[in-house]
Amino acid sequence: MTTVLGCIADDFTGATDLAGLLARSGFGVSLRIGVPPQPPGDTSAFEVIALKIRTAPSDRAVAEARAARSWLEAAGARRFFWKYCSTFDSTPEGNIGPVAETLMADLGATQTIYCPAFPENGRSIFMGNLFVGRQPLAESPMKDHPLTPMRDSNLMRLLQPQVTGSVGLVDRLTVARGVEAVRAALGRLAAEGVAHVIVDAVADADLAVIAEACRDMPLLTGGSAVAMPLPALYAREGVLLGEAGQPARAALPKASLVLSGSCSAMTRAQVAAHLSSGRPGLRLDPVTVADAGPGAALSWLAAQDLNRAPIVYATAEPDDVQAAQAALGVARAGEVIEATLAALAVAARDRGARRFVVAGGETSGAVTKALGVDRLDIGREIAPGVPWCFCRSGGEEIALALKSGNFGAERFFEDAFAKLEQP
Ligand SMILES: Nc1ncnc2c1ncn2[C@@H]1O[C@H](COP(=O)(O)OP(=O)(O)O)[C@@H](O)[C@H]1O
Ligand SMILES: O=C(O)[C@@H](O)C(=O)COP(=O)(O)O
Repeated sequence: MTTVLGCIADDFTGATDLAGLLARSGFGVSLRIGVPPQPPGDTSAFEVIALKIRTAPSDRAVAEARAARSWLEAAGARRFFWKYCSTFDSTPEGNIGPVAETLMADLGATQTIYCPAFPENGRSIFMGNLFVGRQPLAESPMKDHPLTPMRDSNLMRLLQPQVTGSVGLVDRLTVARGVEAVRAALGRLAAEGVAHVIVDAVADADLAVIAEACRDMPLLTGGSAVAMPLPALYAREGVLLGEAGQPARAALPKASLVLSGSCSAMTRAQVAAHLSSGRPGLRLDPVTVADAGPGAALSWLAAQDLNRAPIVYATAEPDDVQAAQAALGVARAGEVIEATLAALAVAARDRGARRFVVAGGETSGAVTKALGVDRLDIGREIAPGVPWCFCRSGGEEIALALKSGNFGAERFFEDAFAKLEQP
């Protein structure tokens, strides 16, 4: 099928989040891990390419996003979506702005919107300021993120240094007045030469207005939620035909593994809940692993009953993260953990594990790459923005849930396995 919307996600959990929300429509969604080396063949109406560029140097991020855009264009896409985190995670250099600006230039777009709001998960934007629940972004636990600490809540201030064009705002008062008011405000900003427009949204109804007002832009950017209304809008236009629905799947063996490299407040609570429900667990210390390698963790795993869904985690409190980073450097601390969790995933698969839950976007990227996964089919949602995904790894069918650090309720890991058991 010709691809109607080509999506590029800056990390793997972000990609499954977006794919899951688009799949709520019932239309076909495919998720590719990285830009496929072969030209498009069997494609879906919605194609999502998962990259791992959130913290990459800008020139690499831009090059990968461009390659993804070319592949999606070859699949037939004429409209594109650039998906980044609902907490606008980026380094001071980017990559949200540089990628958006490059895609705009390539597509001949003179204006795009930036809307990371995700009301179901408590992300809202008011007067250009991003909130996580009731807290401004910079006062939320995101201020302590190991790789992208967010210390400003104002999206205009965060975006302006990342782009060469000027940044403007369509505020909530305008969005509340509806589709035509948003279009008129965007038109006024365009006449003033404003290319990059933050758009406020505090509820799903706002996102419906924004999606409708902006659906003809060659490029939209945001979190997953602003893309959610698009399938229904395209169907109404007649550019999207047929229905997909989820294929029935044979039950997979129960052998499971939970891997957590996220240090977010929500993941910390989820790891604690999994351990307190009696699951076997191993904590990884970055400094020890950097010195001694993954051998001890691999031996521990080899002794576990995988039917009990053991967990291996590096998840730690902010002070412990800072201590590890002081000893090893930020990048190396992250890399040793990602490499160890990835090696454990492969070892578990080779011992028969077929169900994996991975917490953390960077962590999910490392694990998925090590498992050699290139395409994921989207299954049931466990929590808003976290679907089960099905794919092949080492010749076997496996189920993967890639959980954004911040998503899911406290019992997420139990919820995930229970969801696979539902008829
Ligand atoms: N104890 C720790 N000390 C330092 N870095 C850590 C620790 N545990 C995990 N990390 C690293 O922190 C990063 C967390 O990012 P990510 O996996 O994207 O999680 P999130 O989804 O919460 O952003 C990863 O690179 C991970 O390897
Ligand atoms: O938009 C979101 O919040 C998520 O889809 C996302 O991007 C998750 O990133 P991580 O928190 O790094 O998992």
